[in-house]
Amino acid sequence: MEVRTNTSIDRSCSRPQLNVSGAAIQGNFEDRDPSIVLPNQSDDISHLALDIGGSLIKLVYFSRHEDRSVNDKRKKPLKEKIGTSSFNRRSYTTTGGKLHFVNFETRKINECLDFISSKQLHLGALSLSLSLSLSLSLSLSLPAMLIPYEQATGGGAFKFVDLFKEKLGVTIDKEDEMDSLVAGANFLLKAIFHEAFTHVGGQKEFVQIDHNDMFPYLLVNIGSGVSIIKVDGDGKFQRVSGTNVGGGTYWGLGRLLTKCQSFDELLELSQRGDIKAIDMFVGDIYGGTDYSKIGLSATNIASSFGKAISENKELEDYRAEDISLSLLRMITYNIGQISYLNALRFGIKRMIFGGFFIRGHAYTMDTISNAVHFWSKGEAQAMFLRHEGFLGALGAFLSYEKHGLDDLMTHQLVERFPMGAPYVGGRIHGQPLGNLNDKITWMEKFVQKGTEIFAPVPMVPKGTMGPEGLERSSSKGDYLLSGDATLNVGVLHLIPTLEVFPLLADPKTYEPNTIDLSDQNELEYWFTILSEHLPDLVDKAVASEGGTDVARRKGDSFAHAFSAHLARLMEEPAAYGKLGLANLLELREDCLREFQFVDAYRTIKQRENEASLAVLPDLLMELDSMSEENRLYSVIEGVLAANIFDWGSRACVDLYHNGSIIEIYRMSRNKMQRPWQASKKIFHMMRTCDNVDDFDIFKERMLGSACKKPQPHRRALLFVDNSGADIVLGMLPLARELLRRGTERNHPPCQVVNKGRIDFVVRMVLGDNGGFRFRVLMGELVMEEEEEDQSQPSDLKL
Ligand SMILES: Nc1ncnc2c1ncn2[C@@H]1O[C@H](COP(=O)(O)OP(=O)(O)OP(=O)(O)O)[C@@H](O)[C@H]1O
Ligand SMILES: CC(C)(CO)[C@@H](O)C(=O)NCCC(=O)O
Repeated sequence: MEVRTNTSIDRSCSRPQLNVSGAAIQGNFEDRDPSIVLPNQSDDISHLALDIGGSLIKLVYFSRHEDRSVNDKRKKPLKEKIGTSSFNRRSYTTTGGKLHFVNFETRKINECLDFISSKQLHLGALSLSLSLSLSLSLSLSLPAMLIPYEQATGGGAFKFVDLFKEKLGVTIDKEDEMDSLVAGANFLLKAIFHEAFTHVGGQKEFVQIDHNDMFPYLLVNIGSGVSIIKVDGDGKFQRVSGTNVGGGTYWGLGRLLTKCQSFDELLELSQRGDIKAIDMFVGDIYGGTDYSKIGLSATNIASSFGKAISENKELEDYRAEDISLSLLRMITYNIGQISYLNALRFGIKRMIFGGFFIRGHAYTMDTISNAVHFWSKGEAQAMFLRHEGFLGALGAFLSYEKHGLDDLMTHQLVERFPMGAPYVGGRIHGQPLGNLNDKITWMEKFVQKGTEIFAPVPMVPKGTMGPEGLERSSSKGDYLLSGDATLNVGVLHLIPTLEVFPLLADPKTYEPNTIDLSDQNELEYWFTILSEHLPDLVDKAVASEGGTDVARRKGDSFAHAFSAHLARLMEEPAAYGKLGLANLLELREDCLREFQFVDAYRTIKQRENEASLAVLPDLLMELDSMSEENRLYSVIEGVLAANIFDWGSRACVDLYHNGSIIEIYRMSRNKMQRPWQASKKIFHMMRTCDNVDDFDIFKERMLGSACKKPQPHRRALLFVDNSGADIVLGMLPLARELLRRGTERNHPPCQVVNKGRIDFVVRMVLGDNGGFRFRVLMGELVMEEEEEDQSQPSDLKL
């Protein structure tokens, strides 16, 4: 049975808009939870969950894009539009969505309420309550029935019930805090790639935990207080211990002792502190010597704040920096130690630390790691989470069962910086984004603010001794993002249900990044390249949107946004997870999309498509007239030649500035009898141009799209010779084997050129039997595989 309402709520001036016109109840009145179909709903629907803690409110919300073509009522008969009785939100086709993370100070709860209200997140939750409310009574007018509710956990879910009701008209649906913490942690470990990491001596290293071997682990949530939870499975856990000496203690006591106004200020102070000023060391007691008999060295701290006993000093005589550091060390070390003792109690080796106290702060994580390492004698290791502070909020969020977010569990989520939100670190800047102009204006503000936000606060000078005698590393991880950048996280993007590379032997271990940007030199090199390419890309993007003033503004905003990302990543390369070149290129695409550039290469593609279509009949006739073998050969050549233009390199761009691809293609076919002469020309230009990186962009693209079963260390094999140039892809092991055999046959020793960015030069020729034969050229080395090739080796010198 269907009951229809004609009521619609007009919120046309803001997002998200909920269009309930034509809303229909599906099924029978007797059904407990009949589904509501909103056939005309076209905007994102957001879902919201909160974790209201003693110090901070953490907010997680999700917005998704439904596949409108599936629900497009113009294309489908009514019955299909609203589906069958099994229709529910789960039957929507996912095209992706975003999970956003924001935090506010609990004492400033009104800011949080304003934020929710400005983004109308509480109305998004309404899509859930519809089904509940309507099943209760159908005689009420629709707006009156809408009693949205929000999922909330933490103590505040109890404390602020009335405030939420009064200000937002929402009812809080309380979730158990520990349940939420565990659900959030399990979710992060399962669904997010590069979520967990170790942090030792300033070095962050991502750990991929096997989903089938995740439990048990000890979850230590360091909030205001500390909860220690033994997790044995999904929903299977026990809070085995806790301590009231936690983040609240550091912030509370620190504020009293230093008169700091904010947590960040206190944390920043600690970075300039000297641990030796107040803490008493073993050496202070043992006349500068170790107490090795019990495993203590002179540089171990014997007593936190111990020096203050004997020195005849008042509080004012100590530097706030030193107090902050000693306090931070005392509390973090103590938490690490208590946690380890609990791990020992239950024989658990894996310890995962969360909670907002950690703040991605290098010193905090290093100290916890030290404590665990020291007391376990290296047997146990501390791990941290990138979304450390949002476990509870995420868990509460996941407890929404009805909105079909199962996708979140089964798909990978990747992190991007929150470009689309009108706030920075919880502070609202102006109205919610309504249209592109708002976004651009906000972006201008964001960029100004961004410089402030991402300015790193330097650590103590290199060489200063930290606790436990460890020299503080000067790694990037030692920077604290200052000011509002309380979020070490931004927006998680849900990748749509498209399977990537379905033929990969083992998708889990497949690493599409052939260039590892953890190497600082590589990182700088690529950042320079991408920055230098930016003006050219902006020009193309602007042209692709008609070259109007608006397009130019959009282009400038895109450039600002992308540059801001690059600046942030330069300071903290792992800010969005492990970073490879492919991620950077993807990030650039993301930014373009953010500013509604559908396709920066659109005009070029249009031009090429038109030219191609004009000559297609001729080309097909030509191909048809060939012998079978030649035809196949020509088609392969043509495909490879065309592919070369898909890499966006400067040399290539220069080339097609002077003519269309098809012209080059035709010219090469006619004049040189080799369709790939065009590519030869490109390679020549690439090899002679300064930007050897073009090879890498090319390789990245080709390897990312063309290989069916690539190996982790595979490289592009480039073929270059006198008579033409082409490219084949191959596996490094294969190439090595070929080279080995070549060397055994007394060919001159081969040289693997990494710096020149060409590893191998291989020529691949289609054999009579339809297979390929290889001719490997590496510098002076020439060798044959399978069949002898008569052509002369190239005079190529790498
Ligand atoms: N910007 C900040 N303002 C205040 N505290 C911060 C900030 N950033 C980090 N912290 C630290 O994080 C702690 C709060 O962590 P978290 O939000 O995980 O706990 P909580 O939920 O507020 O507390 P609890 O779970 O004990 O109720 C604070 O006590 C403080 O030590
Ligand atoms: C009371 C909670 C659970 C509130 O989040 C937290 O602050 C905590 O775990 N405190 C430590 C309490 C104790 O076990 O001594």
